[in-house]
Amino acid sequence: MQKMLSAAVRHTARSVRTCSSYVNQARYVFDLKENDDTCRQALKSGSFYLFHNLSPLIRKSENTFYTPAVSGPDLLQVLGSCGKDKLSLEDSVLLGCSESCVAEFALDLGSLEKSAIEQELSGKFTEIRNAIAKINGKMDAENASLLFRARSLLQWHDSHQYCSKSGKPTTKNVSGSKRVCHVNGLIYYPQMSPVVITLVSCKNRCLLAHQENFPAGMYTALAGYCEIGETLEETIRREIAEEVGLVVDTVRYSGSQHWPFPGSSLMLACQATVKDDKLQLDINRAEIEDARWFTLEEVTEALQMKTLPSKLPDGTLPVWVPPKFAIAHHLIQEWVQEQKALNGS
Ligand SMILES: NC(=O)C1=CN([C@@H]2O[C@H](COP(=O)(O)OP(=O)(O)OC[C@H]3O[C@@H](n4cnc5c(N)ncnc54)[C@H](O)[C@@H]3O)[C@@H](O)[C@H]2O)C=CC1
Ligand SMILES: [Mg+2]
Repeated sequence: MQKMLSAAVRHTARSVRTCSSYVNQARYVFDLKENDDTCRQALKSGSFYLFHNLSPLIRKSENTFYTPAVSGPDLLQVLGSCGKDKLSLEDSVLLGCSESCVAEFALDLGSLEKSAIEQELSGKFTEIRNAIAKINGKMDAENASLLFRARSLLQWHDSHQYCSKSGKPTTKNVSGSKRVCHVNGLIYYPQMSPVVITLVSCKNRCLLAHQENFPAGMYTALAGYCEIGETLEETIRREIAEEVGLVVDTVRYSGSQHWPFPGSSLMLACQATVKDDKLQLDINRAEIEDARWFTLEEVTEALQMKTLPSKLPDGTLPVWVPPKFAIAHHLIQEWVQEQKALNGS
């Protein structure tokens, strides 16, 4: 035992001493993923982001929202008073590490009584998707992307408890970077689906669409899952043709984002153009409720609109676009900025 503890202390000391660059951080996380003993030790000094049935614990401080990082000892105290027989630190999944190489984990406390934990940790377990309007612009982007990663990973573990070939339970390694079936040795790694999100434009107009399941008034760029065997460019061409009947001319990659709703997606954002003699829309109503060409002025106004704006005097809702949390917002903003730069305004 003493030997194990000194090894752990040595390891922590080495990590803290050497973990001063991004490369060292990345290698420390790699070590934690690959080595169960190293990760087990890191759990003792790690920090934890807590969830309850995939809803993160969120605290409000003045006008901002954040997810508190709870220390190992504090978490053990909570588990001690609320049900340590139901959960242990090893049920956590590794998210990464801080600049000073403190390992960061997420743990879902869904099997424990929610209100007692909320009281103990002065926070509220909040369904992120429903809370986006409330926390839009009031949570820093790094915190939001950490929540997205944690939610996706916890959800993946929750829905991959059994091997799809043997039907027997799978076991996660300590970090949660994989699950293994001990009957046939099959290894399962956390999965995500690539999705393209494309802002189609032609000169000073761009195309935004509304789907039936979107909140009223929200319009966004066209999105679609990549099919097996497709390149990014092929998915874009197919999705745009399928959804609005247009043929894409040029495509330019813009950026990416991990998106945890409804499952785990890697959103690949692109700008695309169509030729100006082929702008007639042929909307596929099975997928899209409405799609329209918007002018630069209309899109600029929509970007400034509050999430879930109130009705106009004539009873209609103004058009608004997804909040800053979503890559769609940045894709639309990028187009507006490029157009303004072209116009010299
Ligand atoms: N972060 C952001 O800014 C935005 C994210 N999105 C996300 O993009 C995703 C894809 O957009 P959609 O227009 O719904 O895609 P879509 O146009 O491909 O249609 C969805 C349909 O594709 C099929 N499908 C194929 N592969 C699938 C997979 N791996 N997982 C689930 N369904 C699959 C299903 O039949 C599903 O009903 C949505 O889940 C949405 O949450 C959409 C807009 C903005
Ligand atoms: Mg779509």
